[in-house]
Amino acid sequence: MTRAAVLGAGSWGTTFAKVLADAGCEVMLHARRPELAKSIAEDGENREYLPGIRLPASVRATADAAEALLDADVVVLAVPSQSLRDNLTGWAPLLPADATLLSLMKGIELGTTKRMSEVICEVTGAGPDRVAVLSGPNLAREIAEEQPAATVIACTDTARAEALQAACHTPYFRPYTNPDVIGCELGGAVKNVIALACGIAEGLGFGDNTRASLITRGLAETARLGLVLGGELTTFAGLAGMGDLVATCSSPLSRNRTFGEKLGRGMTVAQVQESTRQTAEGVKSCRSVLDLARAHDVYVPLTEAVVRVCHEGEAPAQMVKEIMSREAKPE
Ligand SMILES: NC(=O)C1=CN([C@@H]2O[C@H](COP(=O)(O)OP(=O)(O)OC[C@H]3O[C@@H](n4cnc5c(N)ncnc54)[C@H](O)[C@@H]3O)[C@@H](O)[C@H]2O)C=CC1
Ligand SMILES: O=C(CO)COP(=O)(O)O
Repeated sequence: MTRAAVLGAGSWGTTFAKVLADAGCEVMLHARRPELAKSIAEDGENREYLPGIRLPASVRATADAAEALLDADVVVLAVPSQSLRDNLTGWAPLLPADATLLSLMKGIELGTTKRMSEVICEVTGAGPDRVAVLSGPNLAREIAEEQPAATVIACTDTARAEALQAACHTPYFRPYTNPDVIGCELGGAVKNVIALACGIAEGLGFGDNTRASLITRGLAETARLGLVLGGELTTFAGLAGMGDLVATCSSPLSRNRTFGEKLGRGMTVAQVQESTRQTAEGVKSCRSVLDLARAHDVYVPLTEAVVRVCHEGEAPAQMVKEIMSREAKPE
């Protein structure tokens, strides 16, 4: 039986712990706060992040990282992207030597512009073949309710990807393998930025044409950057590209889209941040995605626009004017 440690007991970490358990794994879920670990262990539910969802008995919870990681075959990382390096530095000495390290995170590190798998390799010293990424149209609440969805597991080592695929395949969760780690991570990080733009449009009162235009041009922007970085075009047309982009940009469950919608309705970034404790990765990653694009001379006008609204005080209505009045060009 596969033994998995899930580090991060937020909405996605907790949901994925349930998926692994439903697929037959023995799971240790690690929460930072002892009181949260205790309440998950006692109630069989994460009332803070996933209220109303019963967790299988094979999910156990602890605030002790050493206990969570003991004899783990698979270590799942599910903390906010910008906190990964610090968290992982503490966990690295406790990692079992050959465990597969699986990232659920969708962000690019500020300052270094590194993808999460790159941060994992750097901090742990693991080779890239030991590190995998899971990404796709996977809004946590829907998966926790066992609504059918597909996803992608990307790893350069096919045998590890297939082992992970078997470890999380359930009647409601269908993983596909893909060797393109770069494309999957880029797709996941950039779609959060585009979802912010879609939310802003929604908040300004715009409808389906606007959203479809942003999704389509957002995908063009993602693929332009992803190809330069070494991703595959087919990945951007797949679940971790278009699939995730469509789900996140369309769903009121998305924290990034909701964040953007509040901005579009007139709230400031600080006000929106105060109104939620959940992670909207795109707010930070829009800057690192832009830095990455500039370093590779790639044109990313929607990301630029989101950075202006989130970090330079531009009004959402002005952002729309600027996007629409750019020089006309072929598609
Ligand atoms: N929620 C979703 O539907 C999905 C989320 N993801 C990705 O999974 C990653 C984790 O997201 P969620 O579980 O949704 O986030 P969340 O905001 O629900 O939970 C984050 C968890 O990380 C912990 N944490 C550890 N160190 C932290 C720090 N320094 N600052 C703040 N929190 C810290 C928190 O205590 C909390 O348990 C993100 O990269 C997100 O983009 C990916 C797919 C679906
Ligand atoms: O990544 C997600 C769905 O695939 C979740 O999106 P949000 O972080 O915007 O909620």
